[in-house]
Amino acid sequence: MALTAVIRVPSRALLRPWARLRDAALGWIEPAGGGGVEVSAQRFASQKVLVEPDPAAGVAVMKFKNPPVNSLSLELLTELVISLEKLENDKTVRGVVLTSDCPGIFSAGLDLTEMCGRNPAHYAEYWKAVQEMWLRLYLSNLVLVAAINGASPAGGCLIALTCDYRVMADNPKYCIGLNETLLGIVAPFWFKDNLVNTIGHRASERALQLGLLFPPTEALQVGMVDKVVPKDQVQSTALSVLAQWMAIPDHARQLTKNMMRKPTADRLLKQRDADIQNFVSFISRDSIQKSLQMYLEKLKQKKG
Ligand SMILES: CC/C=C\CCC/C=C/C(=O)SCCNC(=O)CCNC(=O)[C@H](O)C(C)(C)COP(=O)(O)OP(=O)(O)OC[C@H]1O[C@@H](n2cnc3c(N)ncnc32)[C@H](O)[C@@H]1OP(=O)(O)O
Repeated sequence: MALTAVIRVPSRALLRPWARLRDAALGWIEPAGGGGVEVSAQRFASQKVLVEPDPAAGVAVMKFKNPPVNSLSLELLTELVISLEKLENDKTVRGVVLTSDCPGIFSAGLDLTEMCGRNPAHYAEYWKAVQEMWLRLYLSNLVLVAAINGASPAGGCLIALTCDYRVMADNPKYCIGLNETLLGIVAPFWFKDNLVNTIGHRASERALQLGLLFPPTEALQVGMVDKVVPKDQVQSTALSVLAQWMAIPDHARQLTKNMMRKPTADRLLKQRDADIQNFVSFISRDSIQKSLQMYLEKLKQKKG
């Protein structure tokens, strides 16, 4: 991967490259001149997120690669944020297509194993990473187009909802939606806000309460996706849409996007710590842990 972003990082953290890269990606870096050292991010090859830049076109394709189902593990979330930050800082890139490298699955959503049987400190770290992923994507200056080439429940749907435009493959087996209630959990207010901003209040209320997973044609009808095309045209269509959006002057489009989205993002930014505490206490409840365990068991039994 030809990404060569240079990140200034505190030298103490060189002892822990993984934590250092995460800190840099999440913005926990010393200011320039603060005694850090410059390290090429290229040294740390990404494994869960593949980035294919096309500098001539000013675009990149970002592919999630966390088989079998692209669950959003802490590792994937961290790599996603790092990759996005590198692209934001790359002057040759103005737009990104987000898609999956796993056949038939865009993303299975948050990684249930990160939310089951762990300790509160882990839940807090994980939730902070989920928040960070959403904030970075939702407020990105880049044009983001989701090429939804597979199932996209819950957190997978959330990623698609952060994009400026969504193209979905026409396979009726691929469903998209915020199905949290089916797991006995509740979509956080910022998931809900992102959905309401996309499909409106009434449709969101119904979709969220019932945990609806929409097949492509229904997702199109309700406005959850913008275009449905045959599977082999998803990426090319997403790239064409990207080109249309990139015909608009960046500064005007970016200011407009920010004007539309900042109030929603600010709601979370103002209460990030409280939101983490809320998640940790909710997910730590015995009843919620039991529900999640049962759901995971059901997924496993489905095979046998
Ligand atoms: C206060 C706020 C509190 C809480 C807010 C929390 C918000 C939560 C958001 C979420 O995103 S929760 C996750 C919701 N995701 C789902 O419900 C999807 C579950 N998965 C599926 O429906 C299917 O796996 C599928 C994505 C449709 C793919 O089906 P397929 O038949 O292709 O695969 P299979 O089901 O056999 O799964 C393979 C393998 O992967 C494991 N798996 C699946 N999903 C997840 C996941 N989200 N996290 C972790 N692991 C997952 C599954 O158990 C299988 O494992 P195995 O090979 O060991 O059996």
